[in-house]
Amino acid sequence: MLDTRRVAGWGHEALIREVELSPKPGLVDRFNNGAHDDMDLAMFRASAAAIEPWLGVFFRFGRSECDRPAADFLPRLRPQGQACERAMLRATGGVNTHKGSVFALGLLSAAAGRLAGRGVAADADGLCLEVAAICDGLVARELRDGGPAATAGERLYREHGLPGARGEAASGFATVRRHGLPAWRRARAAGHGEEAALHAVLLNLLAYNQDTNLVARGGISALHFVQTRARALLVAGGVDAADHLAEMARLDREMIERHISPGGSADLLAVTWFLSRFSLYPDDGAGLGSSARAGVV
Ligand SMILES: CC(C)(COP(=O)(O)OP(=O)(O)OC[C@H]1O[C@@H](n2cnc3c(N)ncnc32)[C@H](O[C@H]2O[C@H](COP(=O)(O)OP(=O)(O)OP(=O)(O)O)[C@@H](O)[C@H]2O)[C@@H]1O)[C@@H](O)C(=O)NCCC(=O)NCCS
Ligand SMILES: Nc1ncnc2[nH]cnc12
Repeated sequence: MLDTRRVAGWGHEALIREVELSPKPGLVDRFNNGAHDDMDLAMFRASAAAIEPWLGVFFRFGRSECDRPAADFLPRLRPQGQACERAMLRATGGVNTHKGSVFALGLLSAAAGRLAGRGVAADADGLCLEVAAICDGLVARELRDGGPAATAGERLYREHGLPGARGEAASGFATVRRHGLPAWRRARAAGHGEEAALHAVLLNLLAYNQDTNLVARGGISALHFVQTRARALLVAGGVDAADHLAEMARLDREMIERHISPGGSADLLAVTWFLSRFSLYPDDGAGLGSSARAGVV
């Protein structure tokens, strides 16, 4: 049965599997700290532990307000999301490890609660469409018509039209549904284990996600550099190429040299794994018992 413990546990596990996947170009992993001098693996583990209980709070809040119109829900959820951000910052000594993940997994946990409260089986698409309904109009309200840019994300929308985490959520995690989850399912159906499947997901996200973190540090050329390199690796066979891990390690070195980090793609990697738990597809290793496979309440 889908409940608070299961949703929060999957959210925490998603953050751990993301940070422990290695190598990850430009990102913190088990081998190095990527292009970061203020974050390491232990800090991400502490951050994930601080976030986990809040995912249960968001699920319960969504379930308790399951009949509130989606358009009215985000303003009531946001203060709790900001409290979770503060808990994350306390755990990291003020370093922003998972701001994007708090937003994405917070929305998905609350959406799971809303569907559970309505007695609706929660599959990946259903969750994503519920998040899209909750975030409807968010980009126009906060990025197009908002006041002066207070964050990198808001500035990059003005400069390049990149909607970042808000746009991804308002689209119902379209990048995850179009690129992340299909890559996961193809890799699992081909017999790859979870690690290789996550590498396939990451490569597809690097190739197609409009990651504002890359642009914030390296300008639009950094985004184009990463997308071009990732697409070339996909053409060369992706995780089926014999030298795939060596090529990922090479891209890692190149991104560290450029001091660029795809933090948004790391978040969507965690979101992809989280959503794979709600899959209706038995061959993708969702690891669920039949009764809970569709997230049946
Ligand atoms: C809605 C907000 C979260 C928007 O925040 P912001 O205005 O900052 O907008 P974005 O830049 O668009 O998003 C913030 C983070 O989201 C991740 N991200 C970036 N691009 C994408 C994308 N295309 N799709 C999905 N997610 C994306 C990214 O987060 C990750 O990277 C951060 C770590 O990397 P780092 O380079 O270290 O980042 P910095 O420390 O900022 O840079 P340096 O100084 O080190 O160089 C980490 O956050 C990762 O998660 C973006 O950073 C926010 O305004 C908001 O409302 N938050 C409140 C919570 C809430 O509303 N919750 C509701 C549900 S509970
Ligand atoms: N592993 C990671 N390294 C750097 N930034 C991140 N944001 C989310 N996960 C990350």
